[in-house]
Amino acid sequence: MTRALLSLGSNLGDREQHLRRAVGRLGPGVVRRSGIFETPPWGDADQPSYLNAVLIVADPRAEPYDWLVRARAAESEAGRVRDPERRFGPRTLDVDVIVVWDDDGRPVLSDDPELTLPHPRAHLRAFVLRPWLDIEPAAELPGHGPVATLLAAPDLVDDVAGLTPRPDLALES
Ligand SMILES: Nc1ncnc2c1ncn2[C@@H]1O[C@H](COP(=O)(O)OP(=O)(O)OP(=O)(O)O)[C@@H](O)[C@H]1O
Ligand SMILES: Nc1nc2c(c(=O)[nH]1)N=C(CO)CN2
Repeated sequence: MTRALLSLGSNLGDREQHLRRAVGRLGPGVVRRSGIFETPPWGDADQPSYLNAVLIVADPRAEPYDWLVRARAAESEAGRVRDPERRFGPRTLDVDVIVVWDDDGRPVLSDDPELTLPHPRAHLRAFVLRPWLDIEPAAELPGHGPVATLLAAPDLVDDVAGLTPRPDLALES
């Protein structure tokens, strides 16, 4: 049994639809979903703004790598094309595996480049931390501490202020 936090992002095409389809694909595994946020592009400024959200997923049969396989399948279904020239460039759908917890609730740690856990850039990303805090106010990012503390740090203050909740949009249809 594993539980995982997945982050969803889209900034090309019908962004809301891409996020919703990804949720639909994960089906009964989705145990909690955040609201949707409009977020300025991070890491590569010259692209449209994103819609971002996070999901808590759980599956008695899923190993940590299964979440990566499912994330990639959702990206492929959304027609994701990788541009090797632009690491943080625009995309129909990005699904990142942020944290995986084992049966006993312990975080899985991995330095495998195929699946690094926790996600190595999660602590820098208000677009991941803010929706996570909304659904788990006591959340802790393994190795980095409470999400509320990370979001209040000077490095992230501007990014947090740049996020706009989109209550007019929803992950469920
Ligand atoms: N925790 C993780 N979640 C998703 N992909 C990961 C993770 N750790 C390593 N990877 C690897 O990263 C590679 C690049 O993934 P991807 O193209 O989605 O990166 P990106 O979205 O551009 O950047 P970022 O991972 O910073 O969001 C994938 O082939 C995947 O195997
Ligand atoms: N706001 C925002 N910026 C990003 C996002 C994302 O999901 N949201 N994903 C990226 C891929 O690594 C790069 N930049």
